[in-house]
Amino acid sequence: MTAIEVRGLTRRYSGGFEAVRGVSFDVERGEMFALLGTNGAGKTSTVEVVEGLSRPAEGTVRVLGHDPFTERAVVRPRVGVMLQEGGFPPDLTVSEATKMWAGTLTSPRPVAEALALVDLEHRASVRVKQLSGGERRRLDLALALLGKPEVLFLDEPTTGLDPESRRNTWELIRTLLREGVTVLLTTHYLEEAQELADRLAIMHRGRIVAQGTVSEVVDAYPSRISFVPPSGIPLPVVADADSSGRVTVRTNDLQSTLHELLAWAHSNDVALSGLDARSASLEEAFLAIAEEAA
Ligand SMILES: Nc1ncnc2c1ncn2[C@@H]1O[C@H](COP(=O)(O)OP(=O)(O)OP(=O)(O)O)[C@@H](O)[C@H]1O
Repeated sequence: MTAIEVRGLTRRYSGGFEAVRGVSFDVERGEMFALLGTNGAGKTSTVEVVEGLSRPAEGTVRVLGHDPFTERAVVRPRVGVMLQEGGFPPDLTVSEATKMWAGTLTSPRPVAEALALVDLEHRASVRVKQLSGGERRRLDLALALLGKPEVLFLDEPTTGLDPESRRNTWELIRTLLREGVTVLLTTHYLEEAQELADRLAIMHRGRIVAQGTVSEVVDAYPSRISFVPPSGIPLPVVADADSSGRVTVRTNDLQSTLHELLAWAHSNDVALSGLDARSASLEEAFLAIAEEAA
């Protein structure tokens, strides 16, 4: 079942600037969809409409089958939003801030449970202003999870987190996805999208310029094989050399090219030292797409 449906979404700011130009995508229940793009591509402008904070200039948005703007009262209790800046009274303690937020919800999780999800139970009596940047980010996530949302909006959820906290947050998000929560993620960490997203879209100047599963998006870009070649014999494939003497072969068929190279090395009894073979990363695909689109 479709949890989020966006069709032909256009958003204009006063003055007529079109920040979002005819964007369409679907997010199925229990799926994570990542919205990626360069600065100013229109991700936040899109997500704000899906969250029901603004009405689209053109197009339609459905969240759990409802219009999030005109039927906000029906949609809001079923979604959780993690904003970039939570904005809590800094003098409240972590547990007071969480209780205060819980007071606005119909059937919230217990405060201790929400804090335990993000490893903040031991910080319950600390004032919000005394939290580190990463702890504050985890508090924002705890608040987004307080209402047991069916749909979760995550805007840069791991910015400022140390590597261990980032892994823990990813693990928590994976657990939520397994439990059937639908997640719409915006992030600049391509590794995060590569790890977690079932499908993604890359935006550029208000339009979606690539969309699909991570491998659908990445497979369009060549894989690379690099090594230091043996001296004295010509290689069987076209390769670019760098100043260190290492060569790189680009291929759209990693398995066959690698097979050809290894068979050649074997029959000539030579070593391909420092051999490294890899598919394009999401980051390489992203940079290539952004460059093409520009
Ligand atoms: N309130 C506003 N009024 C006018 N223009 C705006 C407004 N908010 C955003 N914009 C413009 O709309 C475009 C898209 O902005 P948006 O914040 O949606 O991009 P983004 O993809 O989220 O970028 P970032 O990665 O930097 O957060 C930008 O050109 C921005 O300057």
